[in-house]
Amino acid sequence: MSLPNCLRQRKFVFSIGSLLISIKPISSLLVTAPISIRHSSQPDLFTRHPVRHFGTSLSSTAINDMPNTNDNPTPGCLNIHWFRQTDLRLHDNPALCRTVELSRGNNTSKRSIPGAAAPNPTIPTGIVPLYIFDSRLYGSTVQFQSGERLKHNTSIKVSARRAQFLLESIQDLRHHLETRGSGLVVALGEPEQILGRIVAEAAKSIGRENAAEALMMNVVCQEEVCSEELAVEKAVRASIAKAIKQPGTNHKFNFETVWGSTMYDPNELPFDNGVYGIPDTFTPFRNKVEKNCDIGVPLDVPADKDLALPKDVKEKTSSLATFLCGDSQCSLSYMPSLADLGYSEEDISEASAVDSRSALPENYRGGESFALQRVKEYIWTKDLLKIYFDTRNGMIGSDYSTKFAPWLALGNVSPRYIARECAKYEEQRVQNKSTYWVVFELLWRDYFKFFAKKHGDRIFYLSGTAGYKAQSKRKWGMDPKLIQAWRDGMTGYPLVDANMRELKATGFMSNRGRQNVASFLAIDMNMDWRYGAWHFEELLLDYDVHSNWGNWCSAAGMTGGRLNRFNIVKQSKDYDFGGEYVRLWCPELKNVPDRYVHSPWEMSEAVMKECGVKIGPGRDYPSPIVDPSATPRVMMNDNGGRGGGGREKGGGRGGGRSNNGRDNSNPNRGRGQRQDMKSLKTGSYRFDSKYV
Ligand SMILES: Cc1cc2nc3c(=O)[nH]c(=O)nc-3n(C[C@H](O)[C@H](O)[C@H](O)COP(=O)(O)OP(=O)(O)OC[C@H]3O[C@@H](n4cnc5c(N)ncnc54)[C@H](O)[C@@H]3O)c2cc1C
Repeated sequence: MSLPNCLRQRKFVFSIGSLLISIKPISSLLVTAPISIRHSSQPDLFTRHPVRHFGTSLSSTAINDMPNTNDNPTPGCLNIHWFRQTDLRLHDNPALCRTVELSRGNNTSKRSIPGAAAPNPTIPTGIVPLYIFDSRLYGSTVQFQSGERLKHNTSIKVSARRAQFLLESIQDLRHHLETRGSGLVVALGEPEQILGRIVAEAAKSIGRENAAEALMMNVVCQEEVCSEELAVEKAVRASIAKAIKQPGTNHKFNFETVWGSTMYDPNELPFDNGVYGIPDTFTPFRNKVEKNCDIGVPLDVPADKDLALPKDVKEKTSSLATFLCGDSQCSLSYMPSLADLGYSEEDISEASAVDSRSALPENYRGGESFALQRVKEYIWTKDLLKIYFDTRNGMIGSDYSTKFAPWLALGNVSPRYIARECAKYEEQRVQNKSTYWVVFELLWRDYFKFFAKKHGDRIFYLSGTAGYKAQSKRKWGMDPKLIQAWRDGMTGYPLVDANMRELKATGFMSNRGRQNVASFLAIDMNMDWRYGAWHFEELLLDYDVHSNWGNWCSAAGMTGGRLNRFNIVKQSKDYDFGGEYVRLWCPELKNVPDRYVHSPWEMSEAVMKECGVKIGPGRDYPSPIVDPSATPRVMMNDNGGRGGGGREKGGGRGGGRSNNGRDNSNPNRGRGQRQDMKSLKTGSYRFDSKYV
């Protein structure tokens, strides 16, 4: 049998019937504030998830979903590719390639589906691409339900700005599919209800047209690892199983999830117990992975004919086709607006406001087209890859770092594609520490995804992955006023405030900024670190559940090991030597002399008068909300002294460079670097075969 091009290139991992972890029952998912599942109030009740290996054969859940077979009729076939939040692209999309494979009748390579006769393998049966905006995630009125202590806290799950970026990604995806003769069904609602409805329509069509026929239904999506995503998946399976049971019919369904969001294949990790055996610190993980594993070669975009819509849908000859081509909130033409998603006019106008100080690329938009454009621009056109190592700790402008993160978060670009571009660049232009370092940073991303897989919901608990013992050493505070001051960029610490204001105004903050504000909230302020993670979850354009919660958990010192405190004033001087960044976002401090710009509370009244700013409560700029001379409580408990200037962790960056990377002679450069030479040593990466 001939395989589609995209499948010929390399092996890919998939797993079916993911073992479903024990979380809230579906009924609670459907009825009571389901999106609060992740923000569990019961960290201590946590029980370890059962171990599951990738690529296992059909799980019992999936087999039980299938009605019994009788005389093996030739089935009609419906293949739904369910795009989820992290695979919104056509290139290097293993789940999409698996859907193509199934539509060509290859259901036997990794497993066989009982009773399913394969269609003629040379004629694809068509694919229905689908994206569902889960109505529980959007809008401005989400209330956390995370237990008594947190009840006062309101926050939204997805900012209007990120929702807009997602909308653009979906529009772009639809455009790509349509230009290939396919389409994208877009829906707004709860995925379990939408998919149940589609399956019921398909089953009805088949039943009406030929009662003797059975429907073989394949639903494929990318494998996710966190509880909310898995809860939705579980609900979807249940609802399809219910919907497919039509009286007098013998329909079957097969639900597959396919791994597809990391550079490295979790199946090949060189640790006992695979992904569940990864170390809890990055450096040993990196060393072993780089030595033993290959990055997979990215898969091609499937051929147009393999992406074609099913004939009946295209020709509108079935009740399913009528449904999908109608003008409901689930069709080949429907696209919601931000207002449809539940955002207020105020949110919408904030989302569309453009701040000229933003570090994001000019005129950025969501979607695969723009993602690939940014990769091309950063690596090839602007030729920035060769200086990444030296500029990556900057904070101003679009080019100090790649800014790939927002597109990576939605899967608009694959990390393997970026790694391959880096390898090509090394071959065609130059190979140095910088060209390796982007791939190194992407390995952090892989790490946090595997880390989330290993630790399950622990990354969301106050006690983190370190567990109850580590937690009992900490006495977390929870002062709404202080937390609000942190959110608003009114802590009195200019570096923190500048970064928090940037986040609010643009949806982005540099890695240097993230590490500092996280350390400040969790260690200096000693506040429940999850407030920080929630705030980032709401506002970050590049929000990624694994990277966000993993980095926060680590910054708070709740992954075990040494606590890394960032000394804010020292960091300000190291990375914003002349105060250019601070002045950009805290205009109150514009005329403050360099000497005081990172510690304005040290100015005398006379100096304040001279530079036209008053520091103090109720004045132009606040005095520090945490006493700058005090040792944070946790440092006294844990290390018996003040922390240093931020040993590298959670991003592995040292080598600070002030003045936004433009001052090569900065004497501070390299201070952070010296603190963890181990993780700053150039490593290596390789592909599993030569790219073409
Ligand atoms: C408290 C905290 C929260 C964070 N939350 C997120 C988040 O929600 N989403 C997110 O993508 N990143 C997160 N990061 C990691 C990092 O700050 C961002 O990935 C980076 O700043 C994005 O900018 P960039 O694309 O220009 O990165 P670059 O410096 O150009 O790096 C290239 C890519 O490597 C990956 N990467 C780099 N550093 C990290 C890291 N520490 N952890 C994981 N991946 C990394 C990202 O995919 C990034 O796009 C967080 C870091 C901290 C300290």
